[in-house]
Amino acid sequence: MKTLISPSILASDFAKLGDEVRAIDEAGADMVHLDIMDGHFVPNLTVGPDVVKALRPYSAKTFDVHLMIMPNPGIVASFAEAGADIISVHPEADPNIHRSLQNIRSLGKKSGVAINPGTPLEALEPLYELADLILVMSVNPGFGGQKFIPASLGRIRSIRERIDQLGLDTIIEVDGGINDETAPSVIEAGAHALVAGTAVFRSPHGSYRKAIDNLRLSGSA
Ligand SMILES: O=C(CO)[C@H](O)[C@H](O)COP(=O)(O)O
Repeated sequence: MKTLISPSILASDFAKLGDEVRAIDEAGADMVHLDIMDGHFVPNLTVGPDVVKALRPYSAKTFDVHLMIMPNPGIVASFAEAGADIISVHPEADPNIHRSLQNIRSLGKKSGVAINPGTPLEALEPLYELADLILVMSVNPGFGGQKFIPASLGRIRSIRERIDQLGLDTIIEVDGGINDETAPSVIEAGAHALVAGTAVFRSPHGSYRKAIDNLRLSGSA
């Protein structure tokens, strides 16, 4: 299976978000990654469902929405209505995550569980059957441009083994510090999808297409 690339618009030019979403779509991105922060669960603020809705016409690709908020049912429904295709929630932020994942699926969307670098993998055990995607944070969430945490590789490997053992086809997506240097080992460890902000929008390769192609192919070298 080809590695899916989900550029995070957190690193894009916020003054022209629509154009940026269209540009990564035309450059071959598989998904558009939207980081939703409310200044509580993580120490940063970004955008809400109205902005997701406003961006929806700029790409027909999968809108991969990462909620770094406490996800009450109303707000999850707002993101679903706004055009999210995948909605990922954090067990660390949600005492009712089991219900939230069921809720996301009942809205006809793909459900994701996002886990922070310090969260024991046991937190995933009751959730595997309810998750279409597991988003492994390889930095502490809140900001782009951070350094990849090497211990993430062992975590990705363990999650991949567990998914294979359970016979599931859950997508493993990895987010944080992904670039040409880190992508190969992340893919080798078992990731199916890579989120990349800085490595796409501030790429040294000079074009979004080259940046995306490089990340995608880096695991097959
Ligand atoms: O979720 C995030 C931060 O919370 C971002 O998606 C992530 O950090 C991507 O940024 P970069 O590729 O620059 O590391």
